[in-house]
Amino acid sequence: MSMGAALSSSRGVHTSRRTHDVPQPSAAGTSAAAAQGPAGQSMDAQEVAKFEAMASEWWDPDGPNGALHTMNPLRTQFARDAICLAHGREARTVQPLRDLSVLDVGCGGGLFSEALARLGADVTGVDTSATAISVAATHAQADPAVASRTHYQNATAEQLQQQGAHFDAVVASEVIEHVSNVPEFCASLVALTRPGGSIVVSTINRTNRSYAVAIVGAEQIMGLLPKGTHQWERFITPEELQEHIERAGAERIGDSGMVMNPFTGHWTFSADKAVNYIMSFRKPAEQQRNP
Ligand SMILES: C[S@@+](CC[C@H](N)C(=O)[O-])C[C@H]1O[C@@H](n2cnc3c(N)ncnc32)[C@H](O)[C@@H]1O
Ligand SMILES: [Mg+2]
Repeated sequence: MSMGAALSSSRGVHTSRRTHDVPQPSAAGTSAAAAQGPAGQSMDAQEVAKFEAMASEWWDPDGPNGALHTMNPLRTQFARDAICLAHGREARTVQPLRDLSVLDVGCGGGLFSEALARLGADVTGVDTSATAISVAATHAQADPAVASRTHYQNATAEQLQQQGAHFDAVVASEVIEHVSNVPEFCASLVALTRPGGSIVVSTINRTNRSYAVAIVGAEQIMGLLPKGTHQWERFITPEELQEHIERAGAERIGDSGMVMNPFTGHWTFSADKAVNYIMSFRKPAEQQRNP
């Protein structure tokens, strides 16, 4: 089956009430063969194949996605604060994102989606990897509260956009460096955000240090990631990311570097954005028309 077929033939895995407006629920596919063929413009078949190959290890904190596990609390805190700021919410409450719809683009096995659902958000996770979507949907079942607030689809952002979906917030964490068409991908993130809503993107900067840390250090020396996970040329600078998103119609709210101690695996916010960073944006509210 082609990726296009896999994406368009998916079925709903959750039927729980949605607070966002996705016209056609769809679902988890399972075929690794789904990595071929065209679909949304941002999809790169080679990148999809890479993630299909490691998909069964999403929830292993000692596996190839270990750095995403250790990064999760920090990026969740950043997203919580950015979304609360855009929506006039108090961040330090039990469920600050209660009933807000959040789209997690390139959700993988659902690590970030589940963390956001625990903050009360109604999360839709989409990914080009059918296996990752299947893993995410299965893992969510372990916690009924998470299961009721997560909805997974084997799809691209562009496909949701074509369906006319809109969300209060859109997040894409560690995905943009794997897409084939960065401007189109950014335009979709903004188009999928309701006016007044927020966008959070985390990724890796393109610097000499990111080559040393993310490619040589993490892949070749420490083995934290499988070799070939990243291509340095595809990394994107904060300035480029900001330009693409602003061109699509949202404005930057804030950003931060995120630095991992490679020996403890502990992540902290930092002014240093030379390697990992996270950035938030707000789509302006619609202007009132004069009568
Ligand atoms: C490094 S993983 C990050 C997963 C998740 N966001 C996290 O941080 O836990 C990148 C994910 O993006 C997905 N992906 C790559 N290109 C994509 C695209 N164009 N649209 C949607 N998902 C994509 C991959 O299948 C993979 O699951
Ligand atoms: Mg990456």
